[in-house]
Amino acid sequence: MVLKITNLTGGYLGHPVLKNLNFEIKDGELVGLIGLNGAGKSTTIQEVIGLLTPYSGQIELDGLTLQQDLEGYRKKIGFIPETPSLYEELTLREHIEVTAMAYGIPLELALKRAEKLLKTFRLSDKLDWFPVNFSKGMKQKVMIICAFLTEPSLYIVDEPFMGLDPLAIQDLIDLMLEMKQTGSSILMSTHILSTAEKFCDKFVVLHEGQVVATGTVEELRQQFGQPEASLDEIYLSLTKGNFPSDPLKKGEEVTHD
Ligand SMILES: Nc1ncnc2c1ncn2[C@@H]1O[C@H](COP(=O)(O)OP(=O)(O)OP(=O)(O)O)[C@@H](O)[C@H]1O
Repeated sequence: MVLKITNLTGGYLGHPVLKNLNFEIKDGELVGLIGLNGAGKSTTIQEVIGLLTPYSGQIELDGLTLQQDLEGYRKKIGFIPETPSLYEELTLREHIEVTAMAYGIPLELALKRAEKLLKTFRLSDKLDWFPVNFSKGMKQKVMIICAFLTEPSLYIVDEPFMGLDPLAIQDLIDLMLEMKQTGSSILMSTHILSTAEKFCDKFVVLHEGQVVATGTVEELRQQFGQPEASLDEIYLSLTKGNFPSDPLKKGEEVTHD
């Protein structure tokens, strides 16, 4: 078990967006977090990385909660946000060094891991560049490199495909699959379902702050009563109010206002 979310109600001050969420990500699983705009994907991610505090419920990572050990919990997570945020005054090399320091990774080891990642994302000759010189996609690649060099238990990737070119998207997918093989787990929110369908092990479908279904594409097809449907078609049917008749939920009711 890597990530276990139990009865999580959470969100913003006076606005509990997430209602009684339950789902798990096991070792070596790549899970797609999907749902319409405003469904609560980013809010879920913010709860998991500790930027938001749950109203109630529990989030455990390798059996550890953030309350038990803030630093230990955070070091288990590599987070790649939707919008890259870099230190304007630091070069790419310094971003790698700061990441290594923050995660307690010996500098030599971090640079060795970074070397391969820099090559993959074609940034090896840009170690002395500042963020101002990078394009949006290049900034995102820096975030990816910094997250992957920490080799965490859990990668959290928010909308990874938006700013990346097709080559970089494939490189990121290959990297995620490689990390999966080593036992790391990945939670990825995305709207690019045709791509996600090909390589995610399972999906968590959020709707209005609730988990309305979880499972493999095949399981979702069964739950949504659409045996031949693509993930895109299942997702679109959500917009028409087609919810699974038998959601894979642990005892709680799904309400649709
Ligand atoms: N800072 C905030 N304060 C209050 N409410 C917020 C805040 N950020 C988001 N929300 C609300 O929380 C709900 C879920 O938003 P969230 O950003 O988690 O959705 P999402 O599934 O990530 O959507 P998208 O696909 O558009 O990124 C929405 O109703 C949104 O208005």
